[in-house]
Amino acid sequence: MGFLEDIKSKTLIADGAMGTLLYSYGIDRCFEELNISKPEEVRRVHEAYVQAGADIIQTNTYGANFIKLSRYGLEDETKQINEKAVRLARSAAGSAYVLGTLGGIRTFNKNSYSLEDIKRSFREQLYLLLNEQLDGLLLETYYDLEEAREVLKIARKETELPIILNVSMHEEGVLQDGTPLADGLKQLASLGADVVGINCRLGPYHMIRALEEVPLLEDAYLSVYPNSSLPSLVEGRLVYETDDEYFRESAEEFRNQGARIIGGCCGTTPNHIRAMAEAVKGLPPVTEKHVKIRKKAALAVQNERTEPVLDDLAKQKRSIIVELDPPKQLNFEKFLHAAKELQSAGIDALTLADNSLATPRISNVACGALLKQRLDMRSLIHITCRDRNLIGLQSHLMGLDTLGLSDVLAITGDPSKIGDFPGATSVYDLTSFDLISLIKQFNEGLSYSGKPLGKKTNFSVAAAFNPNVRHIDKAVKRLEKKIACGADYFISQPVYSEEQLIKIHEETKHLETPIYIGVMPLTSSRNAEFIHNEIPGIKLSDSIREKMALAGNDKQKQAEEGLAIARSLLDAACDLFNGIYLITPFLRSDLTAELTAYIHQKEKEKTNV
Ligand SMILES: Cc1cc2nc3c(=O)[nH]c(=O)nc-3n(C[C@H](O)[C@H](O)[C@H](O)COP(=O)(O)OP(=O)(O)OC[C@H]3O[C@@H](n4cnc5c(N)ncnc54)[C@H](O)[C@@H]3O)c2cc1C
Ligand code: MET
Ligand SMILES: [Zn+2]
Repeated sequence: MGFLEDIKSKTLIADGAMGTLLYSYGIDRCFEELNISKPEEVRRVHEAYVQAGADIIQTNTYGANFIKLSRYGLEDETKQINEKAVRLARSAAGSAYVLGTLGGIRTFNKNSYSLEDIKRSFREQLYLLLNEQLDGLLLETYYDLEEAREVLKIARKETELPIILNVSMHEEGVLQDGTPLADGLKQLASLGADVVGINCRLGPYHMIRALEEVPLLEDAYLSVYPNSSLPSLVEGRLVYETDDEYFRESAEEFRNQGARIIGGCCGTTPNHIRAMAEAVKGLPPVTEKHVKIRKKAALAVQNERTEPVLDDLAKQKRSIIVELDPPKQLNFEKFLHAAKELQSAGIDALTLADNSLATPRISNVACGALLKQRLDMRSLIHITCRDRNLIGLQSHLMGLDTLGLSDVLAITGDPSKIGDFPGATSVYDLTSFDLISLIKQFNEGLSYSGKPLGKKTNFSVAAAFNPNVRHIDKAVKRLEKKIACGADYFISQPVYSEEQLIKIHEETKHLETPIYIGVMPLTSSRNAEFIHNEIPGIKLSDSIREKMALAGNDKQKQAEEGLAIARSLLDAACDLFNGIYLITPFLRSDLTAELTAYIHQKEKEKTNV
């Protein structure tokens, strides 16, 4: 009789943590490798759980897959580690059932591993486990519902053994992609899991509250494997607080919520399992329950925008945005002066880079907020994925909304290694595509996880366009993908030839999303040579380089020549694009102010004609 037969009439107790228990013994390496090097330690843990009253134990194979073992250079041991794990568990189990465990790979970041890689790695471990003598499979700690669905489909196709699938909640009652827990579990049951439930990350309190919203399912039983508590960091080590009595009471609650298999995850010990076994083991399961309905958040209200968004501006008329780098030193007044000059010249917005070239500058948010306060000036805030993790990015967006800075540019960010602190971490939790989608989700009033923000933000989102690549069609494909993610308009890197401007126009004219095309005045022959030779993808025409060289060392002449070249580029650019993005070199706002005036003059002449 398998455990599925047992749970028709009674509540079963499963084991608790393997990894954190071994860790608490002072073992701090690949836990699954211990199946080979220290089998007696692993067996000791299994035996302790069986003695504590576990009806079901799991193999020490949570991370025994290609992807996770290769982090330790142990991928060639995958077969031996899995085989050994099942045999060890079996030798310790007595009459307890043995489940082969396969752990989820993705945490919050879908980009960390492709589904194809995950499926390949899962399949290999699955075949190895199925070759051994098991009573069922335990697929656990799935944060990503998509991953859970895909691996479950594989497992269901390959075996008739009972399958338990436990997801890990992002927060109480909600999965990472915002799916309510009850809906996620229903999906997994319909894909053939025999038992569905939750494990890890949260302790009993949140798990009980989450289960209150989950009905008893017709086609699957429920399971729950809570963590013992939230961990704390003590002298550099993660420590879980433990209280067996609390688990005794919690077990009764789990049973009342319909759980038929109750075990433990990180931080739990044989003592927790014993307490739970004493409380509920063998009790008949509940067959009816009252399901709580989660209150929907009140409908969020959108911020009013008092000025036209930059994408609309560029669709309708000539529009000029100008980049001015926030200062590298604590000298805001000079920057303010330059901003004023550009405001007087009649630009539509100032764009503020986010530590461009991976070099620290006064925060562009601080600059943007002060410009708004002191000059009533509109800023467009660049946001890179380099400097902030998923927590920081969301907090940043909430801050921007609170300050009323709703024009943003979502970008990857130059890698740290090219900047002033080459050893600093580049975060890249999100790609530029993800960041665009995240901001658009904020506009729906939802955080990354789908949690209500209490209000819809009103961001207008620009994305970067790098046309200075060998295959412009590939760059255009990226634009299309960015549009699909929600980009409202594009801002391009500077372009240095008329032919290139025409080519860009040809390749992008099918897009309805406006482009602010980049023009940056050259300041000297040296500056021109640097851009030509050292900035990836950018090539200046021979004639431009010659003209800059002919200006010699006279600063005035160089600036004049740089402006003349920029004017002629603008003549071509203005015929093809409404949106113009001027980049101010070295805080030389006199140059970009002059070019702004030139564009306005051209517009005037055009309307007079
Ligand atoms: C207008 C603008 C403003 C910028 N502002 C800042 C700033 O404030 N701070 C800062 O640090 N950086 C800034 N950058 C630099 C930017 O972060 C990087 O240059 C970035 O890699 C390009 O833009 P993205 O982030 O949208 O890249 P994505 O389009 O997301 O590209 C990401 C990665 O894919 C690669 N890639 C891009 N296009 C192709 C292609 N056609 N084929 C193959 N691979 C490709 C890139 O090399 C990059 O590594 C800015 C760039 C632009 C154009
Ligand atoms: N069940 C596994 C263990 O206890 C993993 C749990 S979630 C990280 O080691
Ligand atoms: Zn866990």
